[in-house]
Amino acid sequence: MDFIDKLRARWRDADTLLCVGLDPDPAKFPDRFANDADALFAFCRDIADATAQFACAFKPQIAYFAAHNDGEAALQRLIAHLNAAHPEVPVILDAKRGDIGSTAEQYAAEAFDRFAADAVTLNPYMGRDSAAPFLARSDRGCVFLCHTSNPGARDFQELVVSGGSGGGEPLYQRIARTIADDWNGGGNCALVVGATFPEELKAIRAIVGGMPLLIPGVGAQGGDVEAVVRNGRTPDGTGLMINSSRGILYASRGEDYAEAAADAARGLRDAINRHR
Ligand SMILES: O=C(O)c1cc(=O)[nH]c(=O)n1[C@@H]1O[C@H](COP(=O)(O)O)[C@@H](O)[C@H]1O
Repeated sequence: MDFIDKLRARWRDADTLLCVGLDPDPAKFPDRFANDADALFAFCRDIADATAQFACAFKPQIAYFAAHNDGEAALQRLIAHLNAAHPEVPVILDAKRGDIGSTAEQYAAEAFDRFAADAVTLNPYMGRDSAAPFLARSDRGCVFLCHTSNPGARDFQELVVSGGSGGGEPLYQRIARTIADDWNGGGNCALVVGATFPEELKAIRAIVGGMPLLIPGVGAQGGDVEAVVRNGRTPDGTGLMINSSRGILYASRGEDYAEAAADAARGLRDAINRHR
């Protein structure tokens, strides 16, 4: 099943818009992992197994693995575990790739063949040819940065460029329009929109129709769940993958870390659903 179909089936069957972010930081791990050489894998596996029932997607962030010797091998084993144990939950590799076409071919092979992810996050800054190797894999998802969650998102993404109905529009809206109207011929695109920018989320939803949106920035970054759901949902009450990483992963450092993560995931799933 392709990424978008898998995501839609998961929204429907599990009644959840929650994306569980897997950003393992050994400095924050529960004490029991102190001397565990396989801690990156084991911690994420335990969290994923405890939270899968509440998840519409998992999102491992590659930097948290690649920063460590043997970390990429741990990531590869983790995604293999997710695909085997929770095949109904799509995996988005958060790698924010983007480069000239020949290099992008290698990045596409990395995400989809080596790591076997269902989707990957991409930076659209280098333009259509940099995205082409990913777009061509129509069974896999291309999740493009549109308006990010960080304060510096304003530096470039809100600059007004020529175009739009009023003769000018912010760059993030141009990105949304270009991807919806042009790059999404294979029907495999989605966008990243930060939870910390709910008004911009509303504008993006109006431009892209039913396209799925990945929404990081609730929890640790302070985004408001109600505003996100109100401004970002589609008419059928779906359309969103609302990510939380630290708020779920580090709910407890004690022996109850997996249960605490499950409670945090259930709580956020329920909070999201209250506003759908
Ligand atoms: O692409 C992303 O996932 C992403 C885009 C963005 O604009 N902001 C953002 O925080 N992220 C990622 O989303 C996760 C947010 O983590 P928490 O703030 O701990 O929930 C991290 O993995 C970030 O790298």
